[in-house]
Amino acid sequence: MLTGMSERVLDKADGPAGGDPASAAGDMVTVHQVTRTYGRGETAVHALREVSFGVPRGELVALKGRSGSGKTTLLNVVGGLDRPDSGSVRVAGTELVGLGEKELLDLRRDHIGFVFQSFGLLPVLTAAENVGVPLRLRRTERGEREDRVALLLSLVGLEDHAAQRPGELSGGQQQRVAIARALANRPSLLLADEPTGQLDAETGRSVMELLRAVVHSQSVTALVATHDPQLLAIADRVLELRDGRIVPTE
Ligand SMILES: Nc1ncnc2c1ncn2[C@@H]1O[C@H](COP(=O)(O)OP(=O)(O)OP(=O)(O)O)[C@@H](O)[C@H]1O
Repeated sequence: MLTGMSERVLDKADGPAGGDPASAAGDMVTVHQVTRTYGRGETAVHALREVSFGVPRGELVALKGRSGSGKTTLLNVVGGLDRPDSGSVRVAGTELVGLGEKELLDLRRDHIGFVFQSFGLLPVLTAAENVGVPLRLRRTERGEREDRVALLLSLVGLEDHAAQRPGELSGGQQQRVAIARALANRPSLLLADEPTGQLDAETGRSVMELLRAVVHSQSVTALVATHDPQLLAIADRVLELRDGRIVPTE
């Protein structure tokens, strides 16, 4: 069982790095009155309208909503990849609004792991090399890097596939590599955009269960956009976006 496996492989000492900038009891993500509009005038698209919510530390929160409801925009704003027109976004205790590009880059590198629908793996690298990319970028020493990569591949159940390239792996296995890579720098926050969107229902479910196991075993917080109804049950809580607004879920 994945939960058991991840608990065995990663102990408490393997939690988020870089200190603990937010209070233990506080939210990992706090979004307040965030608005994001693309274009202007009659053709303006209001992707986010005065969105406010918190993501409690250590929880897996699913973000649901129809196509075009603003999920990706919200993930991009929380991940510092896009800037809101107004409002406040705090991640791990840091206000993102007003940060420069270099500071946003540092925050992403130190605190945030991204998982995308399309996996985003480098096709010429092996699974192990893909997982090691963020560690190379940080100039992590080779021995430490190899140990960490082995640990992460084991966490996602791919220890026997380390030498295979993405083209030699199934979709579910590729997404597991992408999750391992997103965890390489011990992020405190995982942001995932339709991580099961390209997978069949059964594989998608197992990837989602892996995400949940990772969240619980490593004290990572996750915000996951999905419109797959059967996956929402796995989340600790569900937020719904409709036309750029958070609406109450039933
Ligand atoms: N760069 C952009 N320029 C103009 N409009 C944009 C841009 N990015 C997003 N939008 C618009 O903002 C709205 C929200 O888009 P967003 O991608 O956040 O929705 P989504 O809920 O993630 O949809 P999907 O489930 O299809 O990925 C849409 O109407 C979209 O067309």
